[in-house]
Amino acid sequence: MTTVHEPAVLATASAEVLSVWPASTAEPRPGDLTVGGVALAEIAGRFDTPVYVLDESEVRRRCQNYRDAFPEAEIHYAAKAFLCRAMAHWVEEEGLGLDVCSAGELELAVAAGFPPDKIVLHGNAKTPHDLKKALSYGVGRIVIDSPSEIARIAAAVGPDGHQKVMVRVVPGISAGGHEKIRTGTEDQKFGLSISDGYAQHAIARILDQPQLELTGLHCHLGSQITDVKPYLSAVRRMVGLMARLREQHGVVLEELDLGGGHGVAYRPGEQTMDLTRLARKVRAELTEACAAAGLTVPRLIIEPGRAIAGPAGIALYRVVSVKHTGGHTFVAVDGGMSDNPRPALYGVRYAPRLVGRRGSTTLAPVTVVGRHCEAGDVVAADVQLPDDVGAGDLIAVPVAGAYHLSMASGYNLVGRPPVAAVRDGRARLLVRRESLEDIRSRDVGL
Ligand SMILES: Cc1ncc(COP(=O)(O)O)c(C=O)c1O
Ligand SMILES: N[C@@H](CCCC[NH3+])C(=O)O
Repeated sequence: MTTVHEPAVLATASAEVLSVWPASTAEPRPGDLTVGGVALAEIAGRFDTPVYVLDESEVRRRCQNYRDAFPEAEIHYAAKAFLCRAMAHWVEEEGLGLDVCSAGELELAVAAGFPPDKIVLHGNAKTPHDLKKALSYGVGRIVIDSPSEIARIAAAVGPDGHQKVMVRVVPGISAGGHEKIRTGTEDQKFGLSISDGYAQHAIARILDQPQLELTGLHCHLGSQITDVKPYLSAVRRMVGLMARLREQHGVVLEELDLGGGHGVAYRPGEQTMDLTRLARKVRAELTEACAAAGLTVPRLIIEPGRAIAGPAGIALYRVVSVKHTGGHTFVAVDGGMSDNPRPALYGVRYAPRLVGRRGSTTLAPVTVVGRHCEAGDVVAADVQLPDDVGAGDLIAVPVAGAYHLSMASGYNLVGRPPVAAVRDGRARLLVRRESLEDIRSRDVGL
């Protein structure tokens, strides 16, 4: 194996290394990393591996950061990033609303006591069941994504009913960390385009439905965006459309939802969205564009998902084997693409760390791989780990709180990992491990 000789100080994590970990992360003894006051090795021992760890204080702190940066806005946590009842509870306590995109997300949130009027329903293909549940719970707003939804919602609401709606508009802006997660452009499935007039046409039809109250426009540019500029372009285009709607229909829309998409650093040194700057620039752009158009400034809504949940989560795996082959060293762990499909989907890179013991100060280039039956089942390609890493060791992957478990699959029937919350020196189970019995119990025929 090729080795890289590093100074002994690398046995403990530097501040730069820990910059992508929750703020509560500490290393009381070299290699013995704690989060929320709990040693990761203790969590692995208690809940077994793989296990996901969520730092409650980090989630709450991130919610508060949004409220501080955007005091004038409504902040809706995008549940698709990660949802469980505790998560719904925390974001609600921190004063956020919720963005859901299925009856499943909606029901879980409502079961956790989330007020339905603070929930927004999204989705490019809302099923009859999604809409039925949304209307029966009384969600705050439904974001219309396709013309056929207009009549469906109006009919379901009934002649005497009332539902607040928004329209998802395609602003024609390309932004996002990977082409598969760019949703502001014309060539993808979400929303209705301004440039071909479909958005304006849908809006005219909504205004004809007395049961539907159009509160505003929505756009979501994409995900893992670290640059402020695309949001400013979106503000200009959305305000431009609002001004045209006032001229054509005499309607003044009260709300502007700019979606989510704020990027985070997955590895030390990577760029992250500067929330304070984003808020300042968006506020200035919105004020200026509205003044130029003679419009009152609409209430701003934003929908962060990743930036709230991502950096608060850690995936904890145990090494099953270390193999040297074809000039590579593969460190194989007991999870992989069934709990984190992101490397396979978008080629993203992570910065895993050996935890639970003091590793060798000599680092070696390795690729951390999963246990699944695909060569693309990579957890972290081309990273440096202590050269004595071996079976039984614990590997922790930071920034694992968003779009890991929410996109987990049943591949190879390994069962989805549990989620443990840490806070003030204590760990508690939020979501239990999916057992073989869970899997077997769905298999009901022969
Ligand atoms: C409509 C909508 N809002 C908010 C989000 C949250 O995005 P992110 O997790 O990148 O903040 C998404 C997902 O990209 C989305 O589709
Ligand atoms: N799943 C993507 C983000 C998509 C956001 C949802 N619209 C990711 O892991 O980065």
